[in-house]
Amino acid sequence: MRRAVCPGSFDPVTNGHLDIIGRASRLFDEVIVGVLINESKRGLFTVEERIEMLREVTASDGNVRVESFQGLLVDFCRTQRAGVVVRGLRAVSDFDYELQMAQMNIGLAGVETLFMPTSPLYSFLSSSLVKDVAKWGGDVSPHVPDVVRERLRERLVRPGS
Ligand SMILES: O=C(O)c1ccc2[nH]nc(Br)c2c1
Repeated sequence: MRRAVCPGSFDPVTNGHLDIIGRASRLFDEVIVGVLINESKRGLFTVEERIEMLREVTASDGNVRVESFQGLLVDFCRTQRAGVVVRGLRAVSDFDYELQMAQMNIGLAGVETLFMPTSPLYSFLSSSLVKDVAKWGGDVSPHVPDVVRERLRERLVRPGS
């Protein structure tokens, strides 16, 4: 069984993430979306909320599972018996960091990384940008699933802004 891990913060999941997850689910027998627990960084949504949203929007993909993890990605891959990490590349600027991590992960545990070019539709997207736009009442509906748009509205938009 060929498994891949799609790691990230997913605070919150965007349509760009979902594009990568969906494409990976068609390449592998199973895809495990790994939500990183980063105790040094307080996100807008809790890890549990991020997992809830991810599970809702990937429910129709029968071979996608969502879990959280802490620590080394290669350790999480080992526990999940996944030999491949899948990462989206939005622009050349993503590549430096991603290459560094990919080389480290091969060195640490022989875990390979599959880089997928993000769809041009989403190459400008990031969770941070979506949050910034939503905070000031901007329409993010083209960029996130409906459940995320609603959660952002509940969490961010100031009454009367
Ligand atoms: O939302 C982000 O911060 C973020 C970062 C890095 C990323 N690579 N591919 C995708 Br889709 C992606 C999204």
